[in-house]
Amino acid sequence: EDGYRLWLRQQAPVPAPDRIAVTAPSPKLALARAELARALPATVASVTLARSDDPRVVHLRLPTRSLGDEGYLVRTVTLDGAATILVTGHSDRAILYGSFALLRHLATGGAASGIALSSTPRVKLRVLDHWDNLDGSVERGYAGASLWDWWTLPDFRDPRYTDYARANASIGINGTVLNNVNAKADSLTAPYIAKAATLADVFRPWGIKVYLSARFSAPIELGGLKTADPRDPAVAAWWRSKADEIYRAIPDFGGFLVKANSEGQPGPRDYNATHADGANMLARAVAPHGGVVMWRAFVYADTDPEDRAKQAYTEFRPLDGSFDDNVLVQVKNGPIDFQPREPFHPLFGAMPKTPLMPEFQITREYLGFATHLAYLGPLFTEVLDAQTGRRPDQTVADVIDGRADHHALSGMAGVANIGRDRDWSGSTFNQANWYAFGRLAWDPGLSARDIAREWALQTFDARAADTVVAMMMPSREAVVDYTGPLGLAHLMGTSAHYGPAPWVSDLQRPEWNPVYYHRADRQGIGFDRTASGSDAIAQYAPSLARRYADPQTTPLDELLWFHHLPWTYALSTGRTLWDEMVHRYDAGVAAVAVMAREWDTLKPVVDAERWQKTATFLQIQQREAQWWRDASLAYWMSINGLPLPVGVTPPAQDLAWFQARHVPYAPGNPG
Ligand SMILES: CO[C@H]1[C@H](O)[C@@H](O)[C@H](O)O[C@@H]1C(=O)O
Repeated sequence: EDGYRLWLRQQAPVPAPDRIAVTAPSPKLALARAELARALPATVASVTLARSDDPRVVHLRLPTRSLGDEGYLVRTVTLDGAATILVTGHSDRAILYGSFALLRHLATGGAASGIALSSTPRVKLRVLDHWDNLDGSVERGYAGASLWDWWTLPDFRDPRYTDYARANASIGINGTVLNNVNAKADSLTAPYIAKAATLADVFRPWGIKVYLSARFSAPIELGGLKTADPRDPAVAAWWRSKADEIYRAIPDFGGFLVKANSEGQPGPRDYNATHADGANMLARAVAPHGGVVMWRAFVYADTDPEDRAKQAYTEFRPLDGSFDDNVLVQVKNGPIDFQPREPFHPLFGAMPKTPLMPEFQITREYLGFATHLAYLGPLFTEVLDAQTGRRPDQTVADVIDGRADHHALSGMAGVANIGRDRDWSGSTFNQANWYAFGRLAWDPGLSARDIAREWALQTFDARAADTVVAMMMPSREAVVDYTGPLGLAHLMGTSAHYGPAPWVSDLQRPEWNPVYYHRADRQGIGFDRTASGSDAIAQYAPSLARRYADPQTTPLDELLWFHHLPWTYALSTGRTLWDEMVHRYDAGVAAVAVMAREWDTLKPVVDAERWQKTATFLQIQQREAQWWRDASLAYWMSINGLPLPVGVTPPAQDLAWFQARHVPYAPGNPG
C-alpha cells in the first residue's frame, strides 16, 4: 500500500477538516481542503484557503501581483485576530497548488510556524505524454498495462484516474496526452472522444487538461478523403470539423500532439509540404477553441544521411518564424533519442521565434527499463542547465520558459512511466522520476538533489532520506558508465532496446545499427562530428562549436559523441582512452554494488514489501551491469586487439556467448 500512495502519504492521525477554513467554496477548493484534511500534521492549528481578491486578503497587502494565474502564496498571517496559515492565489487552481506546497513543506521538515512560501510556474504547459495504445498496451512502458481502461470507458470512472490526477496536481502537472504518438486514427472517432471526455471530466477539477495524439492521415482513414495534404482545403475543413466535434465533448480540450514523418508515420512531407504547413493547418482547426498543437521535431529525414544527429535541426531551423502562435515545437532533450547521455539538442536557442517544448523520457527505454535504479533528475537538469551559447548566460531552461523572446506559450513534456502496476511506475524509485519531471516543469531551475531529498522525505521514513538521496544522485551516471561511457550511445540490443549489442551491423536502416554510432575500428573509436566528419558541431553556437571542435576542450563525458580518437589517445585523467573506458565500465558496475549495500542498511526503516522489491531489482541490475560491461569489453577487445589494464578482471565469457544472448521480447516493444 505504501507504494500505491506514491509521495502522498497520509499523515494526519485524525482527519482535520475543522482546522481548514475555505472562504468561498468551489469544487477545486473542496479538493484542496480534502488534501489538507488527510495530511495536515497535528502541529498545524489553522489553515485558511482564500482567493487573493477576498477582501480580508486584500487587506493584508501581500505580494501577490506577479503570481499569474497558477502561482501561490502561503503565509502565516493574522486573520480576525487569530493566527492562521493563509493559502492564496488568483485562482482556485493556484490555491490547490499552494495547498500541496504547504503539505510538501511540512512533510519535508519545514516549520509549522512563520511560513512564507511563494512560487509561480516558469513553464505554462506541463504535460505527460502517454505512449498508450488503444489495445491497452504501452509503447516503451514498463509498469504494466495502460492506466486508461478503454473497455470500461466512458462509463466507469476507475478511482485510479482520480489518484493519478491527485499525484499530478501535487507536482504541478497540468496536461496529459492520452494516446501514443504512434497514433491510430480511431482515437479521433466518436467512441474514443467520449472516453477521453470522461477522463477530462475526472481530471478537470485537478487543473489537468486532456490532449490527443493525432494521426496526420486521419482525413483519409476516417474521412474518406483522397489526401491528407495540409494545403488542400478539404483536408483543413475535415480537421476543423473534427476539432469542433472534440470541443463539443471536451470544452477545454488542450489540443493535438503530432509525430509526423518519423519512423513510418504519415506527415506533410509526404506531399512535399513543410512541417510548418502541417502544424499550422492543425493549429487553425483548434485555434478558435483556444487549443494548441505540439508538433514533434523527432523526424527521420533524408537530408543528412551521414549523421542522424543533424536531421531535426536541418529540417526545423529554417522554419523558425513560420509557425502559428498556438504551435509549440516539441524537441527531444538530445539530438538522437533519449540515450543515457546526449549533449543538449542544438535546436534549443536556435529557433528564437518559436516556442520550443523539450521532451524528456521519464520511462527509461535506454536506461534499464523499470528494473535498474536510475534517478533522472541529474539527466534533466544537465540539459536544462546547459549553456546554449546563443546569448550571454542563456541556458536551455531560459529558452524553454519563453520569457526572453516573449512567447505567450511555453511547455515541457515527459514521456510517462505510469501503468497499472501496484507501485504505478514499475519500481518505487521510478516514482521519483515522475516526481522530478513535474517539479522541474514547474521550475526548471530547481536542483536535482533538492528534488531527490523532497521526494525521499515524502516517500520513506525520514531516517532513510540521506541514504536514499546518496543512492539516487550517482545512479544515472552509473548507467552511463556501464552502458556507454565517454559519450558513446545507442549500443543497445535491437528493437527491444535492452542489453548490450554494440556489434549489430545488419539492420535495414544504417542509423539503426550500433556500429553506425560508435564507428570503432582497430585504430580508434567515436563519431567524428567535427568539420572533418559530419560537422554536426556547426549546429551549435560558435562558442560551443569551437569548444567541441577540439577533443582537448570537449567535456570528457561527451568526448566520443563528437570525436573519433585513437584507442591510445591520452586523456586529462592520465589514462589512455581505452584504459579510461575500461575504468568507467568497472566504475559503473561498482556503483551498483554500493547502492545495494546502502539499500541493505535501510532494511530496518523501510516496509518489507518495498524493501524486498528494490533489493531484488538491485540484484538484477548488478547482474546486468556486469553483462553490459563484459559484453562491451569483449567486443571492443575483438576490434582493438588491446590487453586490459593490469589488474582488471577479464569478461566472464567470450564474445560469441554474448552475441548469442539477444533479448527478443520486452514489454512495450512495438517491433
Ligand atoms: C513512440 O515511438 C518511439 C519508439 O518506440 C522509441 O524506440 C524511440 O525512442 O522513439 C520513438 C518516438 O519518440 O517517437
